[in-house]
Amino acid sequence: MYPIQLKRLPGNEDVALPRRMSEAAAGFDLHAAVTEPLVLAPGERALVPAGFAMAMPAELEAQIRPRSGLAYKHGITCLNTPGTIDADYRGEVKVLLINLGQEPFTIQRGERIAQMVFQRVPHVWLEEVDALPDTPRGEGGFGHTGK
Ligand SMILES: O=c1ccn([C@H]2C[C@H](O)[C@@H](COP(=O)(O)OP(=O)(O)OP(=O)(O)O)O2)c(=O)[nH]1
Ligand SMILES: [Mg+2]
Repeated sequence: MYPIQLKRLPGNEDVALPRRMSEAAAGFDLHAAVTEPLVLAPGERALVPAGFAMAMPAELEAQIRPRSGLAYKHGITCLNTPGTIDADYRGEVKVLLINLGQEPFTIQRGERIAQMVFQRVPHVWLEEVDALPDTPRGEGGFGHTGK
């Protein structure tokens, strides 16, 4: 169990904070904090504010992922999916949406535009070496096992 602190940013009292739409949902839906409806033309992208900032334990990250319904029905997805929210980021959480559909799509204030999933990030460190341990695969990759 990890505590996550959310801070609603000024002027967004009417925009819901992230919330799960079912008890065991992996993602917390994010709501658009646009001040007026935002029209995304086909092929257009926009950085959409979510109206809050947050703090989480250093061993976590949050991933911003598309909602499948918006992707399926309207071609709306996250350009940088999964977006990465670093544990030490204190700015407003934003969602980089792109319209891959063929029709303009209007994002209304308060609409659910993406979802946020928390993950544990293993504590690692990188070290430079002269030789790597051998493996049966070796340098094989990019389909070397066949179709
Ligand atoms: O979908 C996203 C992706 C990122 N961020 C915020 C939180 C994250 O901690 C910060 C930096 O993101 P990232 O490391 O992906 O971008 P960068 O281009 O490497 O920027 P920076 O140099 O600030 O790390 O931007 C968002 O609000 N939404
Ligand atoms: Mg970065």
